[in-house]
Amino acid sequence: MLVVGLTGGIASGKSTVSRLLSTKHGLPIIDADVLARQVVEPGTRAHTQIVNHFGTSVLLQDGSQQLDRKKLGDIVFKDDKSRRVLNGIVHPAVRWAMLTQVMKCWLTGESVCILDVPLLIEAGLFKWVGWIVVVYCSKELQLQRLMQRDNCTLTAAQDRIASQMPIT
Ligand SMILES: CC(C)(COP(=O)(O)OP(=O)(O)OC[C@H]1O[C@@H](n2cnc3c(N)ncnc32)[C@H](O)[C@@H]1O)[C@@H](O)C(=O)NCCC(=O)NCCS
Ligand SMILES: Nc1ncnc2c1ncn2[C@@H]1O[C@H](COP(=O)(O)OP(=O)(O)OP(=O)(O)O)[C@@H](O)[C@H]1O
Repeated sequence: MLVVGLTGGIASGKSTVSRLLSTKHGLPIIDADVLARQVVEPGTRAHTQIVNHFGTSVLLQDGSQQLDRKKLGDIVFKDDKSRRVLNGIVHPAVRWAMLTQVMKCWLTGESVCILDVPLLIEAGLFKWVGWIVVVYCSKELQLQRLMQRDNCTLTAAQDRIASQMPIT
């Protein structure tokens, strides 16, 4: 089975490309952002570790125990040290979940599977894949897409972009 890593900067268009690969070509997509949400659901080990480190103020105040992603994002995209701590908690759990999904594709006889991973290079997951496809757009377009999609300020968008490896 050929494992293809699909990567690129935030809001450059990865999910749009993977949607096309899924709907037009029927390829199985393993989406790291989706897995990264599942592994921090209340009751998981990663959820407990996040609350132990960042405190209960990063939980929604509605009693659901779900993470307040906006609040956690505001902390970690401004501060490298906090982001490294969060990555150290979430990434190992995502890797296991991803491995399970890859095994499922293999067991069901797929010939290709796509790993949609924003941090494919930073997190070392490029070692798992046979091919790497990079989705790229200009810096100006990336900023514009990010602010529009996430309805965020220029500073917040710049912080997120700066937290990732530069594309060139
Ligand atoms: C900080 C969190 C709670 C913010 O959640 P939010 O819903 O606002 O963003 P979401 O998870 O949808 O991510 C949107 C995009 O942000 C970028 N991004 C997310 N986490 C990171 C990170 N640790 N470093 C750099 N970029 C990141 C990616 O391009 C991603 O596609 C969340 O991003 C998170 O838990 N990040 C750590 C896990 C991670 O690295 N996820 C990326 C894929 S493994
Ligand atoms: N070719 C395109 N033309 C116009 N808009 C696009 C194009 N590709 C993506 N977009 C828009 O840009 C925004 C970001 O795209 P998308 O969500 O696919 O990025 P991403 O790389 O998956 O981001 P993330 O790293 O956050 O997961 C979306 O609102 C999407 O609709």
